[in-house]
Amino acid sequence: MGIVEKIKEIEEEMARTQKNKATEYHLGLLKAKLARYRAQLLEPTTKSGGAGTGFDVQKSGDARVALIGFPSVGKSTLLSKCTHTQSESAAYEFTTLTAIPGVVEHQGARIQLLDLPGIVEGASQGRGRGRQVVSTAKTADLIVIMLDATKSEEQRRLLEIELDAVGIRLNKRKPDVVFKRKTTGGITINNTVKLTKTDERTIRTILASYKLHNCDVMIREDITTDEFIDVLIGSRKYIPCLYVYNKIDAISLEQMGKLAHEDHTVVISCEMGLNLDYLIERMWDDLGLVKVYTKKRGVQPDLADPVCLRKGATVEDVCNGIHRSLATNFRYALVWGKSSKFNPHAQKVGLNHIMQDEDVVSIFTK
Ligand SMILES: Nc1nc2c(ncn2[C@@H]2O[C@H](COP(=O)(O)OP(=O)(O)OP(=O)(O)O)[C@@H](O)[C@H]2O)c(=O)[nH]1
Ligand SMILES: [K+]
Ligand SMILES: [Mg+2]
Repeated sequence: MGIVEKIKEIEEEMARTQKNKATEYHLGLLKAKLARYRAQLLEPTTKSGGAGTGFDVQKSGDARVALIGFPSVGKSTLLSKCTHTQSESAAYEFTTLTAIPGVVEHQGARIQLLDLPGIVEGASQGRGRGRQVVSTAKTADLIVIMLDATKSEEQRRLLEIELDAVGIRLNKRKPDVVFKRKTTGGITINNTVKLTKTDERTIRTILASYKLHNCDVMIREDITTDEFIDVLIGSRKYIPCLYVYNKIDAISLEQMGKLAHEDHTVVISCEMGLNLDYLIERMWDDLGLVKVYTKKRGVQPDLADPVCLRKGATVEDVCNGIHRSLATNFRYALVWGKSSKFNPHAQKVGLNHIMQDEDVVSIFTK
């Protein structure tokens, strides 16, 4: 039996098994098994070349956004509208056959927008180009799941399943669990909060099924069994996601209002150019980008040319964003703005100081 069949068999057994306290443990075992097979499926194998490698497109700019969706939802139309790149769009499915990068310029940031071929159900299991598409999604800083507003709600869940199957976790934080392998000493499990969605017995069984007999586990939030498996597997990608419903020109106002109120959701019409600026704002927000203005002594800050950084970036990142030698010759920096406690006066800071959006910074070197 091949891995795909084995996976199917387990999935069927899980679907047959009622979810309750008595079956929780058995379901946990099945989940662990399932996760292992899925991981195997995605491992590179020299024989079949079935590795989950994405399209070979160079990353560029400050961040990458990947467009994921069923065929003909309007991915290419969006790329052509928001960037200077033209990607062919047409009324037939699978118009786009490869990854096409474009650049969205916003608030001094250059965001790479990646148009991708449409995917179908089963993409993660290696059907068609789908596997390559979902693997490329893993390289993104933000995933846009593009949906056709005129089609059924089902499409959204189907796409989530495909991304989940390759280890992508959408709009989730990494579970707060510290896992340490040891060579001796057995298993210690500690939790700082009460566990209501899994239990120690399930966790021990899962550890055993992964042949982990010596390790420390510190659980600091009320995790599920799946989340624990994610921690063990370790290669999960936690990526923010925006759900974008296109073609709102073809639905009623009432339907549109309903969609627009969902979490992490933006409604647009590429064809009519509706809400596209707002979509770009939202991408910027979800990417967690920060722009910082640099200022030379005695002159006003350069507001036209901000340095674009990731949330959590430090003065050192600012230095590296300007010139390689700056951090080595660094003496101190002056910061005005949100991250400076002594606003409006400048605060003198070191390389480790964390920058906030719209800070102004002057760097002084030796
Ligand atoms: N009504 C309406 N049609 C749209 C809109 N945006 C795109 N379309 C149409 O939808 C069809 C598919 O558009 P594409 O941009 O090729 O879609 P795609 O998602 O790139 O498709 P594939 O590359 O085949 O996966 C085209 O006929 C577009 O004209 C929109 O906002 N409203
Ligand atoms: K199309
Ligand atoms: Mg296309």
